Amino acid sequence: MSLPVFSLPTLPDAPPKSILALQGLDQALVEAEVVNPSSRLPIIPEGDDVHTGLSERTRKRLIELGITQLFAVQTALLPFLLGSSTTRRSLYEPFDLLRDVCVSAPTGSGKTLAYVLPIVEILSTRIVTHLRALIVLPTRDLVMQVRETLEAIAKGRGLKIGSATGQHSFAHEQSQLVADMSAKLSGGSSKVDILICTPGRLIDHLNGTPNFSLQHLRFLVIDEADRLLAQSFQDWLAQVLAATQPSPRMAPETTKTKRPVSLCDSLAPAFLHLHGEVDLHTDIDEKKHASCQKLLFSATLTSDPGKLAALDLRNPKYFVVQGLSEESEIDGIPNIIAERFTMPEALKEHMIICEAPQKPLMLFHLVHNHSVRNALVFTKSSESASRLVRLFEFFEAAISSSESPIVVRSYSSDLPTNERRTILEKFKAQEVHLLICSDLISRGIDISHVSHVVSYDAPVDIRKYVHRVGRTARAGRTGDAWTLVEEQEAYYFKSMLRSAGHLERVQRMRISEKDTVSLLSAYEVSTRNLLFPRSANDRCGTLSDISAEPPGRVHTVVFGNPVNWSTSTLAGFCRGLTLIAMSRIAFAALRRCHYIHNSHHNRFKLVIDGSHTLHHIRSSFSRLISYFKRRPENFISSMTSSC
Ligand SMILES: Nc1ncnc2c1ncn2[C@@H]1O[C@H](COP(=O)(O)OP(=O)(O)OP(=O)(O)O)[C@@H](O)[C@H]1O
Repeated sequence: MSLPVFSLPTLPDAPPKSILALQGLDQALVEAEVVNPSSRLPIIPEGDDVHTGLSERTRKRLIELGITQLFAVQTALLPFLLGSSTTRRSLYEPFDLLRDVCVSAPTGSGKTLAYVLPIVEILSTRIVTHLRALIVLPTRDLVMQVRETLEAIAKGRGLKIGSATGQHSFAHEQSQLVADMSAKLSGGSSKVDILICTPGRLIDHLNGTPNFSLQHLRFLVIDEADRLLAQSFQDWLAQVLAATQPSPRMAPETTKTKRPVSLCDSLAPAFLHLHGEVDLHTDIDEKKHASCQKLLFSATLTSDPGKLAALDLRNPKYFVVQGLSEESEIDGIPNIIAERFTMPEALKEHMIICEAPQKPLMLFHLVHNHSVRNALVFTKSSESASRLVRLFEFFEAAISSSESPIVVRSYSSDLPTNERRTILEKFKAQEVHLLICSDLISRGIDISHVSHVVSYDAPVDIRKYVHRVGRTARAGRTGDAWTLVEEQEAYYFKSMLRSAGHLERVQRMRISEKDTVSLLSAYEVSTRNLLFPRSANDRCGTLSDISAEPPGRVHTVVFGNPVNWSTSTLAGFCRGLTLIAMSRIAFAALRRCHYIHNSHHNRFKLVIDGSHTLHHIRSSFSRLISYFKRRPENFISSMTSSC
């Protein structure tokens, strides 16, 4: 009798990527409602409108403001938040739990109105003023912008709007937000119905302003949610969420001593039980919940379950505005889960790959040969923004152009708020043509006429890229985004775009030497002026000029992108350091580089950009040393390096 034969064990097939990607994710995210970006709903000025849920008054106001149709995100969100059922529109809903909402929609797609309209519509029915809507934003500038939108929509509705950003003194803000700070009022005492604020100042008021209470909140809006969730300042989110929920530690001392709560002290329904005497218990009592509905918005909403868990979302509903084409799902994984973000449809994206020293020239080329105006130019820091502005001003002064000069200003957190506001006003009035800025305004800022965005320093993560380029092509307009990518960054930048499924949309533009030749001499003059603004006798030349200099002089050749030279590099330059940093392409560049002759110090200096690997630096060093050994007349000095 033969033995039974069993088939060999086999490994089960690995689950497909799409199944693996969904593991551990919130089911609500997987079941997100996908909204087509081209869907629109007309606003009917008169009569009933069952589709949008907006009252006639609000619709008329929208039409006065020139808004005649709702954008995609609004067409999805307004019916959901306003709906026809009265529970959705009530100010308190302690029994029927309201669903929280998360929205991912492209930049400039109208997310602000998507939450401003329901807030105004629902809160307009209120009789007593309580703090019922809290809108948290990451920067002061955004707070001011959202306040303007809210004021425009809520005009004539009697709603009181406040903001807290730290721009005014704490005492002043307290007096604007709270009516009575003298006695302890368990229900709080608010002068405003809606508060727009930054998280830091919000925490200051929660901890330091008597009678500032979040118990009556009907809406908690977190705009630019992914950015704010990444901000752990004083654990702000946990503190805010705790303040919206009743907890035994909020019960006043008076409950223990049986002193009745003052009648004028109006408590939110979910907080009544903390004050035994005013809560009448019956056998059919249902547990009361806080009525606060959380609304989260971003163009780059996170799908990270850990971060979302911190929000303690109540039966959340996700809305994702993205195209329905096959592009919307790669490898069968929905875009939001793969963190592939939808871009505005009318945005054209380009990249220019160049050597670091060429970047200023490329920017001048874009401005002078591609008519880049009304542009935001992003740099990696405020320091490089202000240096680039100076270089630009020298360049504009040096270039003999028939056109009127281009006005450039820097915009960064270094400037006081009032100055920032003035600069922004001038930019909006097109008195300033180019705003060179740090990432301070890369998120949320809405300036309709921005037609170009230039990332002078390439962004290091895809979220930053999405928000920067999203400052143009807003509200259905067209726009162009340019990214200047240094050669050594190109691989990383392209892989970043590739993994976001976005590389094909970014076109590479090649710029040859002859494209920029007409700008070279003005560029050299501007570079020299940036380094030696006080010396009138400075001059620029090429390396071959050095050998024509009499021997015995100390020569240093300047090479690199002067905008990126740190203050210490420049200080070293003035002290006479010979070689400050190296580039992996130093030797190749040396043949083409321009040196700067400082007649005051009578020196030439060689300054080469850092940020390269030690291996490259060493190999460049040895090539340079052997070069100078062969041509000692070209370089007579000790070599000093910061590496
Ligand atoms: N229904 C509409 N009709 C016409 N314009 C609109 C409409 N909704 C919004 N807008 C305009 O579109 C512009 C962009 O809106 P908004 O600032 O809300 O975009 P966003 O989605 O919040 O962008 P970001 O993600 O960059 O913050 C604003 O100028 C706004 O006034």
